[in-house]
Amino acid sequence: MTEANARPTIAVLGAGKIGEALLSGLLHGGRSADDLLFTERYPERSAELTKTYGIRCTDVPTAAKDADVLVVAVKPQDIEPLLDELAPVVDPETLVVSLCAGLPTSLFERRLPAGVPVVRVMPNTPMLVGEAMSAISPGKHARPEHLATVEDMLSAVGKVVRVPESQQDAVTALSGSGPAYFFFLVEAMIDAGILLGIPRAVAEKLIIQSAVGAAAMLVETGEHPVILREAVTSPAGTTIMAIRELENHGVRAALLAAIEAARDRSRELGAEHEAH
Ligand SMILES: NC(=O)C1=CN([C@@H]2O[C@H](COP(=O)(O)OP(=O)(O)OC[C@H]3O[C@@H](n4cnc5c(N)ncnc54)[C@H](O)[C@@H]3O)[C@@H](O)[C@H]2O)C=CC1
Ligand SMILES: O=C(O)[C@@H]1CCC=N1
Repeated sequence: MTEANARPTIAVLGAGKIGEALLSGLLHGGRSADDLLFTERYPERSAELTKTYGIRCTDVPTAAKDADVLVVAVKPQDIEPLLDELAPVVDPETLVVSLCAGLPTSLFERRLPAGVPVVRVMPNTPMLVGEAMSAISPGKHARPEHLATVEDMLSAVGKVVRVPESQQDAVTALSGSGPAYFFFLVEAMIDAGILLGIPRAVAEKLIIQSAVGAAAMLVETGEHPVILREAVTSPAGTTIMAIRELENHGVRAALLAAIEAARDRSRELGAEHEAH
């Protein structure tokens, strides 16, 4: 990173769903395509991304040489071959940012040159529309300026919080996977519309705008969700009949169990790499 170019060159290693969301979000946030790079194992995928965004696809050694920040965005199951490629070429001054669910910073520190700064991030896919929720944690060698660089990068694509790394598996289960739970709920509510005889297009409009409105109320009023729900729930009205069914079917308990299972899976993904 030069004085004149205070913004680091960022290389995304593995441009799948979340890698693309980051590249696209950074472009929308005002970064130049010239300051971004990516690597991708499938040539058709790289060609498509270069065509869409005008960003250069390269190989791992070139990314390691040209970029100030290397963002690892491959599946946790694909990390080992990437670390094998990266270890001989990465400069110990280069900031390595991992978006991988479950993988601890200690894995990168063990496999990459001594002293390399690593920051673990758990983002989510609303990054694609500038509404990501990302949680960041420093590894052993990450200094305040490294966290600031990551915060600056991610605040272009959404909100950022700092958490201790010990909380990252729980964060992964909450906000990393979180959008999927909301999509699941929306999908089920649209099905309910179909059950009640509402045309699909109308049901989609009703439910999606209700989701947008509810999210906006949470953000803009800052009220506790219980207060907002109570305001919808009239005595002997319609909403309380629905709430009774949700409680009867154990929806609250199901969410607690589901999120705990996701947290456990994140832990397992990390443990699978402990032997390496
Ligand atoms: N999808 C999501 O909602 C979120 C995903 N993550 C994490 O982000 C990471 C990526 O997830 P997705 O984007 O969903 O997966 P994905 O499978 O869509 O993307 C991974 C990409 O990496 C490429 N790749 C794999 N090995 C490579 C290598 N050695 N060199 C170059 N390219 C390589 C694959 O071809 C693929 O395009 C995972 O570790 C996941 O845990 C984190 C938060 C949310
Ligand atoms: O399902 C997964 O493993 C990834 C991590 C968080 C969201 N998607």
